[in-house]
Amino acid sequence: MTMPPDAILSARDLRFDYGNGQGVRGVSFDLWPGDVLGIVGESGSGKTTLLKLLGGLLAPSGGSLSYRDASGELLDLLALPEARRRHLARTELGFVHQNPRDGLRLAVTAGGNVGERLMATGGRHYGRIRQSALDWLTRVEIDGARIDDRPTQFSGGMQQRLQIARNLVSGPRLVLMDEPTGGLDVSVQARLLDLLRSLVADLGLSVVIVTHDLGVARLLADRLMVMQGGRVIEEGLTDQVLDDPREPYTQLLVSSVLAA
Ligand SMILES: Nc1ncnc2c1ncn2[C@@H]1O[C@H](COP(=O)(O)OP(=O)(O)OP(=O)(O)O)[C@@H](O)[C@H]1O
Repeated sequence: MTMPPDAILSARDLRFDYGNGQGVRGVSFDLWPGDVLGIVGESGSGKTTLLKLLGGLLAPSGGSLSYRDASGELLDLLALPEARRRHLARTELGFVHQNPRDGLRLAVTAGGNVGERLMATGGRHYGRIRQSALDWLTRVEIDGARIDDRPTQFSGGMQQRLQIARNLVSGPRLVLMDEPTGGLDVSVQARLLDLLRSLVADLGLSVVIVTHDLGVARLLADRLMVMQGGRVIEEGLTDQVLDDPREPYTQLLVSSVLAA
């Protein structure tokens, strides 16, 4: 396992095949503390599959994935015992799904959705958990008076903000996001994007964000990886990739000729 001493996450030759030749065909990268890495590419290029491999939602068929935890220990994520992996997922990692319903418990109140993660990480004091949930609802611009409402009573934008609060309440170091602003109205997207940008900066999060929206990529990501057919074909600083793309495919993507 090779990993630069200051990286938080390192992927080497990560692969996955759905059995039909499609998937991820050897992706390598390093992620640094506070680094926001955007993954862009046309539909079907393997973005979501790669994110699922990083988040442990799919098991890679090859390659390696290393993570440096809060104590500085180097972990081989693909060989981690299941209990340790689940603990890590609850304490240090976050996963924001495109559809908030995939990342929320719909039968549980808003406060419960946020507080649950604190209980899972050892919180026992009901008053303190409820107060933290309230603080986080406010932080993601949800009226505290809605704490006992269920997510199904929320708009799509509110559900997405609730999912973000649920992910961030326990203080993760690495957050994976799959099209977090997808499927929302343009004005709602803009507000969410602003919120995400300030949270990521304030908390110094390391983020891998999949998006087909190059505007989102430009606003949030420091660096971009461009995927095509399961491979990374171009990478670099966001402005450099979007303003001066090297590969013809990226040039088409940027000029919106490809359906991203
Ligand atoms: N469950 C599956 N079974 C078989 N093939 C799949 C499955 N899921 C995805 N694929 C294929 O794997 C490739 C990569 O899909 P993936 O969803 O990762 O792409 P994507 O870049 O995230 O696309 P989109 O932006 O449309 O979500 C595509 O060709 C897709 O058709």
